[in-house]
Amino acid sequence: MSNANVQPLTDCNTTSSAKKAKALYWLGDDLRLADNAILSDISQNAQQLMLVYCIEPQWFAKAQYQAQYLGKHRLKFLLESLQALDEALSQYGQQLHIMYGQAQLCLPYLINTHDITRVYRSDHGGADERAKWQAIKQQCDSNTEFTTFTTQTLFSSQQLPFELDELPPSFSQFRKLVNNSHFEAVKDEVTWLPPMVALKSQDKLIQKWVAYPDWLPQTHMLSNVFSGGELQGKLQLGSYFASNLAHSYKIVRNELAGWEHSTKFSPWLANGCLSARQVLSALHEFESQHGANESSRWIEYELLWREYFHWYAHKFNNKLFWFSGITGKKPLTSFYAKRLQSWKTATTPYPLVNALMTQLNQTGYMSNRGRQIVASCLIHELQCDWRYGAAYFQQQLIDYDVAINWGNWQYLAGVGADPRGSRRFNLAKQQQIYDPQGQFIKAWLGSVALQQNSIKLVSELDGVDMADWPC
Ligand SMILES: Cc1cc2nc3c(=O)[nH]c(=O)nc-3n(C[C@H](O)[C@H](O)[C@H](O)COP(=O)(O)OP(=O)(O)OC[C@H]3O[C@@H](n4cnc5c(N)ncnc54)[C@H](O)[C@@H]3O)c2cc1C
Repeated sequence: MSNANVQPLTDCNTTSSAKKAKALYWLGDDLRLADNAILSDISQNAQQLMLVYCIEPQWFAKAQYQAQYLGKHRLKFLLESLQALDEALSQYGQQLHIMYGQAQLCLPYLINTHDITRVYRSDHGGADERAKWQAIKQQCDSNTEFTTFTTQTLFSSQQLPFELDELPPSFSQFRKLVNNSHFEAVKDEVTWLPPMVALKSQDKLIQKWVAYPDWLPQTHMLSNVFSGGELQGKLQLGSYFASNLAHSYKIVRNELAGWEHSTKFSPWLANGCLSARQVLSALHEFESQHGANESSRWIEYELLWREYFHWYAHKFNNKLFWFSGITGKKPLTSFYAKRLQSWKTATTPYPLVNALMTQLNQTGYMSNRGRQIVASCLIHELQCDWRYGAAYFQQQLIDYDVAINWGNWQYLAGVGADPRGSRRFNLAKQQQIYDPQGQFIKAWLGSVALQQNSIKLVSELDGVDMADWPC
């Protein structure tokens, strides 16, 4: 894959009018100024601008599959990212308005009372996000233009070398097809943004930046190595490629612990503090200076997995959340409250799984291999419906991305894009390979737990009789 200087993205669902717009930009997973096609368009085609982000109360309520949409780690990273964007916008005389309410209720009010003529939004693969966009459109004046741009993926839908309906059923076919495709060059940060749309006195909801409303869970006590925001994302991007780590990525990427064993770009990518194109361009720059090898190429390979799952979500829409996934075959699993609870609370009979879940619960992050191990455990050892696991990840992961998360869970449950059917990991073998000395377990569960658990380990990993397991 290579990048090319092509025309601005054409993934816009409207034609732009000659008259400059009074614009509202509803932000989502695109919390950055650089490489942002929407801001580039706004700087050319709008005369006034209102930037809005909606924090929705139902994100904090218990939702489907016994999890809430947004847990404390995600919230911390999100608030940091929003605050960083607000600060960066102040240099342009702009402000990010945070609304606490449902987007489909707040935004039509703002659009209609402020005579907004054009509404911008990043094109999103999530079914809920798309439904909200439609609901907002329906409540607004028919003269208001609704414009979407691709900001999250490497390609726009028009740049894909096939129609979305023809997205290949497996990643390897997808990769072959896009291998020689060009992705658009990274856009510079805009140099100018239009002035703010003046607020009206009745805009109670948005009159001031409410940094921390009482009803939000307290997150400031959390210690977390990841800090949200575009600047922090750029720092991580810069520091990763300033080192030689990319040349050994493939060898160490499956390690369970260690900051340097993978890129750690995912939380910034998921919140849009970094774009996938920025990452790929930085990788290509690194390769042009220091040479490419199998490891550095593997980072591109993983970014293509990300790309694949994004278009997969676009294509399959609600099927992303179906028990039978995209295959129509129902797995032989069910809902077992106590098993699920033991998995979430890190009290299964499997010490490695418990250590990994403790890591997730305490930090909001887990390595890719760790995610595969705990997902396989929930599905194949505890025989639980995979959607409960996906929903718990949704709550916990600071890099939660609807397409990647649900796509990976489907894959492991055997109802997704895996031509080989489901993937069951032998937990004892995984522990032998990735934690032979028990150091990871010790780090997260303590040495006493390691000794106690390792006594249980041998017998229980050899064959837990699930009939004896409390349900
Ligand atoms: C069950 C399960 C759920 C997951 N949920 C998410 C999620 O919600 N959000 C998320 O970003 N990743 C998810 N992943 C993918 C992967 O685990 C993380 O992207 C990765 O661990 C993040 O760390 P990193 O940035 O250091 O990754 P690196 O190994 O450095 O990879 C670089 C980038 O490639 C992409 N990538 C890596 N692995 C995958 C993968 N398996 N599928 C798609 N893209 C990938 C990510 O954007 C990542 O940042 C999930 C994996 C599994 C098995």
